[in-house]
Amino acid sequence: MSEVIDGRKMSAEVIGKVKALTADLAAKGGGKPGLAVVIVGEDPASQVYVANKSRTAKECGFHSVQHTLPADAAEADLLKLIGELNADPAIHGILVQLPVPDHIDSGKVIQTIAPEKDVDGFTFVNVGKLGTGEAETAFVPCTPAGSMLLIERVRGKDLSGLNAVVIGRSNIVGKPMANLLLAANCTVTVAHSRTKDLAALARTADILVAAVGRPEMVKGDWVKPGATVIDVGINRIPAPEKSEGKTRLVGDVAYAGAAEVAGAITPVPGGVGPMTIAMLMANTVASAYLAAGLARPRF
Ligand SMILES: Nc1nc2c(c(=O)[nH]1)N[C@@H](CN(C=O)c1ccc(C(=O)N[C@@H](CCC(=O)O)C(=O)O)cc1)CN2
Ligand SMILES: [Mg+2]
Repeated sequence: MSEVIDGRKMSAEVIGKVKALTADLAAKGGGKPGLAVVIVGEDPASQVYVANKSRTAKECGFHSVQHTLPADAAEADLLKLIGELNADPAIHGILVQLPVPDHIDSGKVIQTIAPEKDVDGFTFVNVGKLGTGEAETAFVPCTPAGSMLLIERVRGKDLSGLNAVVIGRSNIVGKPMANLLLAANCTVTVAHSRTKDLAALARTADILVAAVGRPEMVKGDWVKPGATVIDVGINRIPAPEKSEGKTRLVGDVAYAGAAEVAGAITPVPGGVGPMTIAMLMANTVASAYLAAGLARPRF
């Protein structure tokens, strides 16, 4: 059986380091890191994530503010709020929880965030830095950044020459994940819904990242023996075995079968998910260090 990669433990370690850095920053006269979390509407999953982010920010010793806009808020009001947060010196990180309601242009909203406060790493400046080998000076999106820490924990920092297959090409996970693995000198293939013979391709992967949003799509016989499997999927599926109407959380990987073959694998829940919030805190404290003219802390 494979090693279970404990994302809760690793995220607690990252958060511990963020707390220490926050205390150090105050001692150096740099004040508190400030994080503004913006949510539009009442999507229940988004409400949970946003509450977790605000709570974790407070636990880290940050100045933490949450802005909740109604589902029918005008796009112009959201853009105005972002403009105010961009100009607020007490705020070092701004994030707009995704998805936003359909009448709002998420691309326009994201590109309104000042790149130096874009702790989600979604603005053109940060995406461009990552894509041109400048990841060191970029804010890297939290889920792929956290996935890289988990991969390094298992395989060490030298990933040079390993075959990596990323299933999924989203802007939030698949593409930045591929760029990070490329920057680490992996041979990277990005697969997606049009990829032919995905199972055979997946079997070439020393590092297999599943980020497609399709419950349990990656089967045990898609996994190369000894591979590191990173499951980014969070899918809620019916669980009639529990009782009528109940649901359970599964990843994009059929866990039991994959765990028999993999060298190491992330569970769902408790794998990549908790790292997303930890890396948001890491990016925010880094932003506050940069704003204070101090060297950027590394994770
Ligand atoms: N602005 C952003 N929006 C969204 C992002 C993001 O990084 N920035 N990512 C996702 C949602 N997300 C954070 O926002 C997120 C998803 C999941 C988890 C997590 O801890 N998952 C748990 C299980 C949670 C559950 O029980 O439902 C786990 O995997 O253990 C954290 C953050 C989309 N939007
Ligand atoms: Mg997407």
